[in-house]
Amino acid sequence: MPSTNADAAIEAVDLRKSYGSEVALDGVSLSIPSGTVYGFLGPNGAGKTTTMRILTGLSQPTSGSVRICGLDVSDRGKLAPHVGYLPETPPLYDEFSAREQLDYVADLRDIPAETAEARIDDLLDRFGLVGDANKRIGTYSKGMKQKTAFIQSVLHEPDVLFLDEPTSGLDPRAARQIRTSIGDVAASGSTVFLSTHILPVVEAVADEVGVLFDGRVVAEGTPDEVKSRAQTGGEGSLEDAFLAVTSDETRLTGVADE
Ligand SMILES: Nc1ncnc2c1ncn2[C@@H]1O[C@H](COP(=O)(O)OP(=O)(O)OP(=O)(O)O)[C@@H](O)[C@H]1O
Repeated sequence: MPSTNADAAIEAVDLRKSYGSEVALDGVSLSIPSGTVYGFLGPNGAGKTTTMRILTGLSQPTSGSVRICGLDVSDRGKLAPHVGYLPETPPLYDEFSAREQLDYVADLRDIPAETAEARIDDLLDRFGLVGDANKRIGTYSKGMKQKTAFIQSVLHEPDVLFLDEPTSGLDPRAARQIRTSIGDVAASGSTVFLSTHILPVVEAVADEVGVLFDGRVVAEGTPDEVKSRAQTGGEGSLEDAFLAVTSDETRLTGVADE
């Protein structure tokens, strides 16, 4: 039984999730300290989204437990102020402008109007959206929508921010703005849980990496530790390490049991 750490920002113990006979998570335990940027990697179907939905309280595990900032994740009312979530398909209203969308979310989050206005102005400015902030989101490019959704997820300054593929499909400038903002969020002391297939993004921002394969964490540590443990020949990249620990051989030998 994995030990628990009450001080961790994210503490998950032996998460299991089955959909009928399909085992999506097969005993996932995580202990992520506050202030960490944690890169969560895994091939398609490994169980990343399932894990994130459980960690954010949107889905129930079949068994296992989750605490975020020491709070049981099932208490969604208490958890909400502490957590921000940018899902792969962000909830935005096409009929709203970015400003209306962000005002609406600030209101839902009970952020005082003056504070909200200052934060929204600052974030719109940082993401280069001021000139378009009063146009309908339905007319926005993918990058503009993603930046609006990112702002929406950090507006209440959450202690733990979950990001699902935040830079996917973005041009280099927009992707860099998001990457920089992830660093800013971490520098303010918050914890970032970042799921992505874009390994250079993880190498650029992550303090710790976890690799999920077939519903199990098969490698974990700093990017350098994961690279050296994967024994990719010394100078291997994170991509080499990823490929090494998510091969069918891993499934057979059970690297995570070491
Ligand atoms: N609602 C569901 N009903 C049935 N099976 C599901 C459901 N959601 C996920 N699964 C299955 O659980 C497994 C893990 O899926 P999940 O979406 O968590 O993977 P992922 O790592 O996020 O994949 P991707 O990188 O492709 O987004 C897959 O085999 C998937 O088919």
